Amino acid sequence: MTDDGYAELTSALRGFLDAVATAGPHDQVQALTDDLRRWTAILAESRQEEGKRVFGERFDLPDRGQTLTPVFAPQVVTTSKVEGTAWFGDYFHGSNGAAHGGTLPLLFDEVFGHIAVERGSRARTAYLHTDFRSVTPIGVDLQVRAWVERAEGRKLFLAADLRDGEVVCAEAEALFVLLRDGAP
Ligand SMILES: CCCCCCCC/C=C\CCCCCCCC(=O)SCCNC(=O)CCNC(=O)[C@H](O)C(C)(C)COP(=O)(O)OP(=O)(O)OC[C@H]1O[C@@H](n2cnc3c(N)ncnc32)[C@H](O)[C@@H]1OP(=O)(O)O
Repeated sequence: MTDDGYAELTSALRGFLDAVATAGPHDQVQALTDDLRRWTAILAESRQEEGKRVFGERFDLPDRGQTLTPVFAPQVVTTSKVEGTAWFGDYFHGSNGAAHGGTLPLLFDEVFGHIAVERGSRARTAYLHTDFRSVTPIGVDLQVRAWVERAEGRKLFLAADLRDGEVVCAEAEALFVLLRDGAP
């Protein structure tokens, strides 16, 4: 894909969100808010229908050029497994140095999605179960892997874990269902 500036934009946005999440009171907050509103209006002028948007569609970038999920940089992607590193910025902080619990299934959904896409399937998550084994630290390179447990017809049973070195932070199980022809 040609450089559309999105790699830098989404990287800058991640940094901004992390800074907002960690900021204290600041005398420039009103000026910042005004700037944000101005840029929001400028971007809104170029609103596109799904399929023509850039956000999340930059598959050449480690995080697909999106900021919705923690960074997931895949290193191995096959039709049966995916492995990579994950990184939770300050924006994903819950409390006491740990990632917000809801961000773990968010990450796992993203990771599982890579297997479904690699299989060439249009699939959706039917369920996703997360076990929180140990707090997930912020700002640390973590190891994540997911794999296919079994496939039964349109059903793809998946499992995953997230580790900080030897420490298991979380494990997940999910069912992805391949969509019927013509499903929206
Ligand atoms: C250069 C190219 C490079 C490419 C690189 C690619 C990079 C990667 C790209 C991108 C990665 C990011 C990807 C992100 C991924 C995110 C995924 C999501 O979050 S999807 C949104 C959340 N999910 C929904 O909104 C679903 C809502 N639900 C539905 O749409 C339906 O319920 C659906 C599709 C799940 C099933 O509906 P039915 O009508 O197709 O099928 P029925 O008959 O109901 O179920 C089929 C079988 O599944 C079982 N089933 C369904 N739901 C179940 C459940 N919750 N628990 C247990 N079984 C369930 C049923 O019992 C049935 O089983 P029996 O065939 O009878 O054995």
